[in-house]
Amino acid sequence: MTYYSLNRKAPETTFKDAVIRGLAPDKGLYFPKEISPLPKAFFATIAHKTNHEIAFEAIKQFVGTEIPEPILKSIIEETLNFNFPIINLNDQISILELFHGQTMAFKDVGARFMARCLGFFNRNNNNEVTVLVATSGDTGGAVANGFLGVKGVNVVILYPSGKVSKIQEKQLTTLGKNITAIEVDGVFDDCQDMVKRAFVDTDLTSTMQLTSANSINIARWLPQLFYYLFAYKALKPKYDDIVFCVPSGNYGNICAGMVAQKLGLPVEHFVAANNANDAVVRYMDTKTYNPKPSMATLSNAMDVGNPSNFVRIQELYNNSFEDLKSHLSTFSFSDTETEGAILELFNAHNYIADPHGAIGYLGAKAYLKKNPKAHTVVLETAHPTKFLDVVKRVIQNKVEIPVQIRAIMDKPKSSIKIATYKELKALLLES
Ligand SMILES: Cc1ncc(COP(=O)(O)O)c(C=O)c1O
Ligand SMILES: N[C@@H](CCOP(=O)(O)O)C(=O)O
Repeated sequence: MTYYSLNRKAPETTFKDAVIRGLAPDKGLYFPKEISPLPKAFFATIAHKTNHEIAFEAIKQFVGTEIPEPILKSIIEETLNFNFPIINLNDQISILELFHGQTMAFKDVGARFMARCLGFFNRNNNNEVTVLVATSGDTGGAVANGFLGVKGVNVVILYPSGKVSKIQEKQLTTLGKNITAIEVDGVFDDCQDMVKRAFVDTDLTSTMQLTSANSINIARWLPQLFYYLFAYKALKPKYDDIVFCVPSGNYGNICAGMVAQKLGLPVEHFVAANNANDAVVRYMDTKTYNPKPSMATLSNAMDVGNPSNFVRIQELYNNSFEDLKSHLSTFSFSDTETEGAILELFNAHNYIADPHGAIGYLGAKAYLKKNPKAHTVVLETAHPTKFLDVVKRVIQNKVEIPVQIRAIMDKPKSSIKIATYKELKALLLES
């Protein structure tokens, strides 16, 4: 598979090179040159396939021949070593739980897949790769866990100081070894901008191999399309055309769902549900893209002012506003509405949602007002205990803490505080 830069000022390249680079030399995101639909028989027989078979069939065209098929199969088996259950609330709404992995957020799939691809590409190479990641909460923990101990890879995670939950912070600051956490005096967008700046800083790129483990990187972004196929497999006998409601921040997850649709997955519509960080919602209303600095909310992992994957979404719909509008509805919700949704899900359905899933649920309800016959699938993107303080306060009830979270709660935090790009650069150069 060939990839091109969405800034169209860099040479086309291979899967391997795009994964190793992360961002194209012209600062553009890489995008697949072709997306070939899977055979109709794939979808007709999906109920008889395992998740590993589905994932392999779906991803292999994007990887091409650069990872031999038996190795790609084992990467998929190691990546997808947990379940993706669907909880049916009623005839209009199901919840797809994506939080049963190692760090209890949907990022585990992309992080584990990318770590293994990079490990394979680096197998005979003595040069070290530095993976830079910006996180608003969950990517950092998933990447730290996924890359822990991977040979020849150093991971540097930038997160906005005081703007991630206590448990998220523990997940990215307590592992040590090849993982370094950097606490930035700023918001998520400052972290993401520093990472993007580092990739085109020749003082750095001439002395070290840098890559990204954000959804900028195709190996982190594309495996997220598996979730949509798994939901279809589970619901197909009952509901053929699904509306996916995706709590969205950097828009990588929903964009991967749109790639699944290009592969032939029957999808009736996509709903992007946002918190107060609503750049795309405003764009869909006004046709003007006017990103603003991110604001802190209860659904902190979605506190993204300028979603990096929005350019990929536009490309998927040929940069046509009308085409995009016919596939995507967007809504934004306040913290008060988020709390109301957590409470409603608990009282009416005995379901404990995290603030991100609660926003997805509100998106589903908003869409159902327009189209009550639809069946919506809400992507529940993180386990509620990752946001223990909020969830306990709202439902006024005990929340059971899973073993993955208990294991890190008392570990000491280790991070380096910085405020500027200059400090980041100095740290990277001396490492
Ligand atoms: C729990 C949770 N929900 C939703 C999102 C938003 O996903 P995306 O950035 O792919 O839009 C994130 C972060 O990315 C997250 O961690
Ligand atoms: N919500 C994310 C922000 C980064 O998103 P990514 O998918 O581009 O890595 C987070 O939790 O860090």
